Amino acid sequence: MPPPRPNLELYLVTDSVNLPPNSTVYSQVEACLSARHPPTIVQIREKHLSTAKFIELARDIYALTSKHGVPLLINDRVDVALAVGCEGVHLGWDDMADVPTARKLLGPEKIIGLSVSDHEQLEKALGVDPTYLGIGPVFSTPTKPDHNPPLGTPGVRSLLSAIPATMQAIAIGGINHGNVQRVLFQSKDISGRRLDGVAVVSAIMASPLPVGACNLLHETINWPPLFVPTDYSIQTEDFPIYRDNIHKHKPLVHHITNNVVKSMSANISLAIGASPIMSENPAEFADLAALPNVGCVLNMGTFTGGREFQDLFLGALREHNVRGNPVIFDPVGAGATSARREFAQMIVGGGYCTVIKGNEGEIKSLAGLETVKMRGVDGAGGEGSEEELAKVVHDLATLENNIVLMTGPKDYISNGAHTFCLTNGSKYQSRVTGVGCALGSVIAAFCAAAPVDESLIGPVISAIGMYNVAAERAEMLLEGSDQPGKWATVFVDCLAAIAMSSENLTELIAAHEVRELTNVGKWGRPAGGEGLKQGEDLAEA
Ligand SMILES: Nc1ncnc2c1ncn2[C@@H]1O[C@H](COP(=O)(O)OP(=O)(O)OP(=O)(O)O)[C@@H](O)[C@H]1O
Ligand SMILES: Cc1ncsc1CCO
Repeated sequence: MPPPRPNLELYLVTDSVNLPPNSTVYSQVEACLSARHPPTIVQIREKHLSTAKFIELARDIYALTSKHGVPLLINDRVDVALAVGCEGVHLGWDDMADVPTARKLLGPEKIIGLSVSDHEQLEKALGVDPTYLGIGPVFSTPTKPDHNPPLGTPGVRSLLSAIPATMQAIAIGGINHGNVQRVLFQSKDISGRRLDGVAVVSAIMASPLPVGACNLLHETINWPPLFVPTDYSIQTEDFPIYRDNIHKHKPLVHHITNNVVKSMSANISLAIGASPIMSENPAEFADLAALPNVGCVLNMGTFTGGREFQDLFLGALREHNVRGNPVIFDPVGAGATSARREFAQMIVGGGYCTVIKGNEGEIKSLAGLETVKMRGVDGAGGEGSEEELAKVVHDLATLENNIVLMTGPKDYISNGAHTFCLTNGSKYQSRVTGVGCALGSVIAAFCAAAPVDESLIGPVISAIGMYNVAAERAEMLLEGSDQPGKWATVFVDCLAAIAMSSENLTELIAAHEVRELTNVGKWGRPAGGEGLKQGEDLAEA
């Protein structure tokens, strides 16, 4: 008899804790099964019901799932699965029965799933031959507060690549429609091995619209990936529109940033017409993230470490990811110490960072290249060639499916499909602490003010361009005198003047060298493009 091979594409796991008002586990599952695209498999997970109540609930739900031809699994309780006669069980490592015992009790036709969260468990799991493996947690999730540390998509990929193609595998933990494509895309290994599905808990069970949640998840899973960068191009004539959007929408920038730059970041946000809020209270993250035109800056500059610091960053990342808000992550000092590098990698793996922004040492360190040793948080600029640096941002952006910005005397920006180099700016920017950090606020504001379906590379380049032009103007106003303190003040004034003026931002930015670098990383030697002419499409420059 061939082993069962269920369709695991959209795997619903029930949760009785975070239900919306006036609903039950039964009513949520019933609604889901009536969706145009119902879950392909359902697992009942109940940790606190008595056996009799559990069997009663499972029987009722089994009547529903069998009517719709959807397999039903029971979490942990082989006895409940036997009593109900449903299609199988899902087991963890601390559960009542192990896989061989469950197989003996249930027989060869039943589905037996097993959770794995590290390579050690995986090795043992492969020896007991379950029907499928559930890899997780991918992200930190409130439905299982005692879970292992999040694997991130690199962790899922690493486990998936060690699972034979004959064994099915899904991912679980904090997956919702906002991150599902990223999970599916980034967990693919180089051999093309991909997940057979994703398990979803709160994104459906806590939704007041479970039918819509199922249909949306199905569509998001099956649509061409949203962030796979294929034809993102930017139009330089849109630069002024991105600036106007700030005045129109007055974006809110939620900062979790370091103590050195809080005041500067708030003032720079105000100078460009955005609204800053410094909030490190997780109790208000969901409310902040739910506001319109919100961006988030996560800056780990004054890295205190510890569980609280980790929860702060992961909590904000989760709430902003759920709402699809842009998150700008600044891995300050990631090249200076291994604790910082590990923390930065954990954040990038623990959610979706729309833009990763750092200096050369930080970005290289995050990319796993330890060639630069930073002595502190300021950039170790000038070490790499243009080809090398462009390749680093291109490769990291491709891997993360996002935008990566490496700052320094030249800024390199890539979304994986297009890589740009901006050469404007002032030497004073590296002489006043926090100028790089505050650029994160400006980028967040430009991204949060952009239309939701907009590719964000244009707003990001506009933000950097405007910032650096203001830095140059401030330097010019010093007329050659060496006054970094004065420059910092004049810089904020120049930034406010450009942000609020009707000067043509395209002309201001494009008058400088903004180049698209072609063939980055393809043949090892990217060719520099021509200088940009006004109105020219950078993608074709
Ligand atoms: N020598 C320079 N010449 C021109 N522009 C520069 C120079 N150094 C930095 N910049 C600009 O300053 C901005 C911040 O970059 P930088 O690399 O200094 O950030 P950072 O190291 O994160 O700063 P910090 O940690 O002090 O906030 C970028 O927009 C970059 O273009
Ligand atoms: C100096 C310094 N140390 C930690 S954060 C910070 C500000 C610059 O990023």
